[in-house]
Amino acid sequence: NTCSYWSARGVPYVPATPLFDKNILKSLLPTPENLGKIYKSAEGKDYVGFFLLRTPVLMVCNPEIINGVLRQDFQKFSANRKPECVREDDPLSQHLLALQGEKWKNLRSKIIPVFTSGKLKSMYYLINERVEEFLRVLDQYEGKPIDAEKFCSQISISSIVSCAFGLDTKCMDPANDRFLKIGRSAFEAGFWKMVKVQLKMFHPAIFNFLRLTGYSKDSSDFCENFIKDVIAHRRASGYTRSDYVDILMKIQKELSERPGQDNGLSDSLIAAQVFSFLVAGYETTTTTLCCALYELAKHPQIVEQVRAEVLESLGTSGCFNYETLMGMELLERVIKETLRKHPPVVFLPRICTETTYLPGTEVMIEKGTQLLIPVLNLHHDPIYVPQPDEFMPERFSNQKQFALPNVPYMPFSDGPRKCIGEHKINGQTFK
Ligand code: HEM
Repeated sequence: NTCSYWSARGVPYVPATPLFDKNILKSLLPTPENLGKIYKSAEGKDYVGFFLLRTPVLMVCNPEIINGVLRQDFQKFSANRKPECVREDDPLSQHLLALQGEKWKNLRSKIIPVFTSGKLKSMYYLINERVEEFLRVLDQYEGKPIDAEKFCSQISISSIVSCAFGLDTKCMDPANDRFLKIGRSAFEAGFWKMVKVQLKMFHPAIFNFLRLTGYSKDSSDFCENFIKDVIAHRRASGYTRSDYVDILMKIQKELSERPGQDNGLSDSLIAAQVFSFLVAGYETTTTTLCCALYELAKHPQIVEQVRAEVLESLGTSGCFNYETLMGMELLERVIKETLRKHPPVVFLPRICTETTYLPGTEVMIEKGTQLLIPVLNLHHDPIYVPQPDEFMPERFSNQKQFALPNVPYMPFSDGPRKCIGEHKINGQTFK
């Protein structure tokens, strides 16, 4: 019974919107506006129940309980979406973001070597090439206004695609580039895209009933076939390049040589993983770059300091490389504060995978219950972050140690399911 679901469990809650209320459609999805109101209504409580239409959801607000859900009791909350979300008939749904349970664990352990700092270092030149091209084009705009969002999205897709399978997307000449067009339509954010993603996550029955798909068949077929062609070409020609396809093919070979391995990594699974890196990396990177530029534009004194740091780093080594990049502390703080103020992933969904207590509490959570961790709201809560609406990179200076364990800072999530591309993004965005 929706009315008594949370009260019967002794959980404070926001009542469901009545069915004939004019706001019923607004209660369908966890928009930032909805989440803001719900988080506010919790006012210092550890958790609060609410409803998306009629689906009960538990928002967890206390950092220690969040730590329990994401790390200590991870096994009981390891899923990020319901099983109905993954349709076996869609080959590209077999990627890490969409898998659960043993399948997820197995695959994650196979592909984690793709993202070690050593691999990133060897891949760094691919990002560098794209950025050099980007800077050449930028020079032509001297003194003229530029569309920063468009530029950030072009540089993101072009460097991710280059790291993924070595394609030069000619990012500055989008009219000629089929991949960029299809890629953009597949990965572009927007109102309907957001509605579809959230419908799939929170109301898979409605999503499946309406026969919606996450990506148009055209774009997922195009990406899958394209990546499979790249694999076949590399296998036939022996051509290598330190990109994701290369690294995954090496892992595929190693796995196939180990006795007693399960199915290893098929070409379809490689294609799905590369696709997921594009999906997971494109929009998040674009948003971060864009928001960083926006904040810098509003804070000219920080721009001067960052510029001085960049020039100093260039002075000693003469050029950018992975090491000089990693040494730029102020730039790192600017990105961290951007991700604090504007986290591209505003909440983390979790599904309880076995009936259990909410960590550290006496609240019993049934298997299948939807949980939500409100990243954006926590990052803006003055209890944890003084002057949350101010852009203050110095929060992250070593002396201030903002990222203490009890401060809920989690743009990349936390625990065994945290973003696999976190190191990659540090290398890419700082540059
Ligand atoms: C600023 C950029 C990025 C941000 C803020 C970000 C954030 C996140 C977050 C919050 C998650 C969800 C983790 C969870 O459910 O607990 C995630 C998952 C993931 N991210 Fe990222 N991400 C970024 C860039 C990237 C890039 C560049 C890649 C790959 C090249 C990537 C690959 C992935 C993958 C594969 C997952 C799924 C992990 C799993 O379920 O095991 N991300 N990311």
